[in-house]
Amino acid sequence: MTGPDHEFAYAGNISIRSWIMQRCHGWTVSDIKQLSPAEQWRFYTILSFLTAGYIRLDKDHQASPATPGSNVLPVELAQPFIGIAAGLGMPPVMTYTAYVLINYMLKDPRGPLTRENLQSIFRFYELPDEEHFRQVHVCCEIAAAAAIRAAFTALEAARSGDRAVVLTSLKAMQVGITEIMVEMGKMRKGCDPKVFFQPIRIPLGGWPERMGGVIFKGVPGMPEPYISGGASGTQTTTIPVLDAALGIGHVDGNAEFMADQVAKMPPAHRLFLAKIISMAKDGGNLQTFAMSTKDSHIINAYAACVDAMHGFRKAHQAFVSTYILRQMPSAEQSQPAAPQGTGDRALLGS
Ligand code: HEM
Repeated sequence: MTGPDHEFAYAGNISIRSWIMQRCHGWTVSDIKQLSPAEQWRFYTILSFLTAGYIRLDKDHQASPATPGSNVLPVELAQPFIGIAAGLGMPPVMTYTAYVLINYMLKDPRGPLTRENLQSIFRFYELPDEEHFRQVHVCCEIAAAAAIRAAFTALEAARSGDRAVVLTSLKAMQVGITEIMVEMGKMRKGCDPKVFFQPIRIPLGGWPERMGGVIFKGVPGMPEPYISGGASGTQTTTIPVLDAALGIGHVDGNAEFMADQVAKMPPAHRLFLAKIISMAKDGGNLQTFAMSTKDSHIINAYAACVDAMHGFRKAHQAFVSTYILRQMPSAEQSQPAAPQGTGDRALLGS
């Protein structure tokens, strides 16, 4: 693992262990509480990378072979990770939050929030593909901001019956959703599917059951092993917020998986999503409102948003095929139960 504001370079499990021992051994939960919130999130990100690297990668940055005992996190990593994660209300595993949402900085702090001015803070590899993969996600999040703002305004306007504002907000939502898709479409320009499949996605996979989960040494009360999927786009709040506002539901059978993904969002994002869901229930979602108006302009603007969301999902499904399913050894491709996403769910059902 490397990062511009870190003096150490990842050189295998041994150096990680000694690095963390020097700095974190003996840290207690009350030491962690002395940190400012920003420092706590930074520390959470560092530990997310260190623990994922420790368990999932060998010294050559390749997937670690699953040897007996290779899923045990030493106390020097386990205790601070559990302490910081619990304090922040986050799970002790690599999340989209740590990998994407809080893992970028501006090259020029006074410059704009644009791709050219973005740089990751931490990364597993010195691979431009990894940098590009993460930046495309960050740019999707940036693009989503306008759609989210418009969704909130539209829901408020629907509640007060302000048709004109609902109409302009729906149009803004559609532009925003299309923008997310445009950003996502840039993935192929800098992230080779082969490189994504191996090695980029390896340390993102968390502590899944099929790899025996992970044992947090020296942390009483933790399940042994602790099982959890890792970082996944399902942990973005943006798409679920837009779904909720538009009244787009999920297929049956996804509820448990989705609840787990929501638990991996930052607490403030969870609260915001819950607020949007409750606004959409109380005042009616935008579908209910659009239909109730019988106004063709509003209904068409609503339908354009749903089409844009459908377009996003179609384009996204093509990425899942190109970057995961087609990269699997052919024997695995023919086994429907085998392909898994980094969020630890069978892919063919997604
Ligand atoms: C190489 C590109 C990508 C691949 C291979 C990929 C892979 C996946 C996979 C396998 C899932 C299923 C859940 C899991 O098990 O993890 C998923 C879900 C999801 N991903 Fe991606 N993803 C990619 C890019 C993106 C981007 C750029 C976004 C934009 C924010 C995104 C947003 C989502 C969302 C919102 C879900 C939840 C499913 C849904 O709401 O339709 N993904 N992704």
